[in-house]
Amino acid sequence: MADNLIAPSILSADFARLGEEVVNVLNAGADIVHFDVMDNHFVPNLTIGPLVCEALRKHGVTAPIDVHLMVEPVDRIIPDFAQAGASYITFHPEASRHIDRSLQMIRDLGCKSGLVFNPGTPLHYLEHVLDKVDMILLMSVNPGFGGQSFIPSALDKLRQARKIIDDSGFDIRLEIDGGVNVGNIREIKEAGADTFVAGSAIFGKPDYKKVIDDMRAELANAK
Ligand SMILES: O=C(CO)[C@@H](O)[C@H](O)COP(=O)(O)O
Ligand SMILES: [Fe+2]
Repeated sequence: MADNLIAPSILSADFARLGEEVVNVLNAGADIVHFDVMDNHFVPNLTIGPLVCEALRKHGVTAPIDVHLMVEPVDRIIPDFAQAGASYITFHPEASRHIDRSLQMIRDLGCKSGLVFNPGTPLHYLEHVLDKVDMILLMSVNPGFGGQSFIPSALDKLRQARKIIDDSGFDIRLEIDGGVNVGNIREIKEAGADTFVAGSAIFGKPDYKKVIDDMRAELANAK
């Protein structure tokens, strides 16, 4: 399986000092930047858009930016994020009328593509598009807010998604998002995840490096 990636969700960062926060968390050992985009329509919250992604690039951020779109529709905003420097662009299948077209659009624009599954959304959306997916993102909370508790049924879903990926032979990352912390990251890894989003668990503590180091120690002990 691919290397473990730790992806702090900047939703829990101090937005008044966002550039500094992103630099600090990367210097603390994070691998990629998880960028939550909410439209107050697909989810009941409103966050940040392509201008902020572009501003992070102008600020000197070179790490991959993992854009999690919680907007509907998705096709209109995908090119703007590609232009703004996104590395991954993932979206929820319910938010696109034509998921094959949206996935292809993301790749055609030079980004890595992904589908996101809410806790109640079945994995069957993957059936005919696995060859167009670089990332499967499983939500372990209902989307819209940071700081929620991990929903345990996500572990079984991770095992199912891991099997789908391994059986497919494609190179697809398996990301988990919601309620991830030092105390549960090991069993999440053991269920099949290789990319770990954590917002409040990292930005809610004063020492980002300690949290990330503790997470890596737990991952190293996973079976
Ligand atoms: O996409 C989302 C929420 O919709 C997430 O990326 C959260 O921002 C994760 O935050 P924590 O649960 O880790 O605090
Ligand atoms: Fe997210």
